[in-house]
Amino acid sequence: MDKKIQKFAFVGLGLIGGSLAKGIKKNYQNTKIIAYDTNENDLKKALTDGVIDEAKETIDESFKGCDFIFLCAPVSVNNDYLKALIPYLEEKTLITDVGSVKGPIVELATTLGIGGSFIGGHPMTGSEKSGFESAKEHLFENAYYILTPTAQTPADKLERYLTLLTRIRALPKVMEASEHDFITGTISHLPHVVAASLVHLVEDTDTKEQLMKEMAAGGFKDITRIASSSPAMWEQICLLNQENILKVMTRYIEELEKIKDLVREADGPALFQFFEEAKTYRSDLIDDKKGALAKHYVIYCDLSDEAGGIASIATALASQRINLKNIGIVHNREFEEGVLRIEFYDHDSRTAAYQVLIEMGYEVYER
Ligand SMILES: NC(=O)C1=CN([C@@H]2O[C@H](COP(=O)(O)OP(=O)(O)OC[C@H]3O[C@@H](n4cnc5c(N)ncnc54)[C@H](O)[C@@H]3O)[C@@H](O)[C@H]2O)C=CC1
Ligand SMILES: O=C(O)C(=O)Cc1ccc(O)cc1
Repeated sequence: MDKKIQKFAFVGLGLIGGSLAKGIKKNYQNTKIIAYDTNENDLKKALTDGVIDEAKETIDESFKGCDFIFLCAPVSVNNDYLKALIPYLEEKTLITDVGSVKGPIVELATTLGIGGSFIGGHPMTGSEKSGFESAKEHLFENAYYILTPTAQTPADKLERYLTLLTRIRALPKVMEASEHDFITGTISHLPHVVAASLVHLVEDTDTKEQLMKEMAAGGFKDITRIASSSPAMWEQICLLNQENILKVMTRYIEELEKIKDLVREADGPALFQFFEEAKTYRSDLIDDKKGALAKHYVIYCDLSDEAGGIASIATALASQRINLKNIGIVHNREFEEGVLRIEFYDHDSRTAAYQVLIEMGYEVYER
């Protein structure tokens, strides 16, 4: 149970900001959430839905006293707000962003002298949709959420952020901003460039009757889904992560040249090997339990100081034939008395365990 009210502020309440606000409202008991967005209709909707407590028309004094400030607008806009919010930052305030490129904003925070208040953030999940209406409280569940602290970020702020991510069921990963930008340049930014260029290729080479467009099959649709993403967002990402994207595009063009040679030479065995190696690696991506697509079936349960708390929970679940994969106490500042993290093998076990623990009178964080 959270005893103290925590204050959260959002600048930008679209797909990512809205999902974070929903996830926080759902998973924290005592919160005050304020938000500013240029889209007044979305703010009204968030207020009506109970996702936020106050809609703000400007950035002003009401942003004082925050525990967390999330910058969730387009990346270049976030940079402007980082500066605008400086007068309202307090000792305890942790200000972060959700942008897809991390180097520039981490550098900016340092240059502005607020490195001790800032941690870069990037949820490795989202969709081709945008806006508050597409926001989902579950968006971050089982998804990597990368944190890029500055050289001045204090350990307690990082720990507080990690706790928040655990509460919204994200999988936190801390790394250098430069490493982040190289990795996302390869696994996220290049694929968006490739998807969009494939769409252009088909549009430009289609027949007069547009038969390609009409007949485009599942494979083409799968690989180009992300070409429906916001053009403004991807324009900014390409401008900000230019160096990494150029590097990896050069490498990718070499890869295409290689397969082009194999096709030209009609080298069957080499072509087979090319596709087989890709298939094996792609399968690993899905099967690897640490992979981005892996599911974790976890619930969290408040434990009082009573002795034998874990044992009585484990016994109650076992008596209902619910198998546990993992069980252990998570200690941190927010879960002052410790919270029990229980992992299951599947969704049904998690749902059944949730019911059992609620009936036993425990405070449980899971649907
Ligand atoms: N879309 C995705 O899948 C992911 C996006 N991101 C990052 O999240 C950030 C936000 O992206 P989304 O939520 O997808 O976009 P979005 O378009 O859904 O939301 C952006 C919000 O910012 C507001 N906004 C725009 N200009 C503003 C301004 N000057 N002042 C105040 N509010 C303003 C918009 O009204 C909108 O509500 C971007 O920086 C993006 O790089 C990160 C991970 C995934
Ligand atoms: O829709 C998808 O699959 C995405 O790839 C979404 C996405 C877009 C931008 C990011 O920085 C992270 C994730």
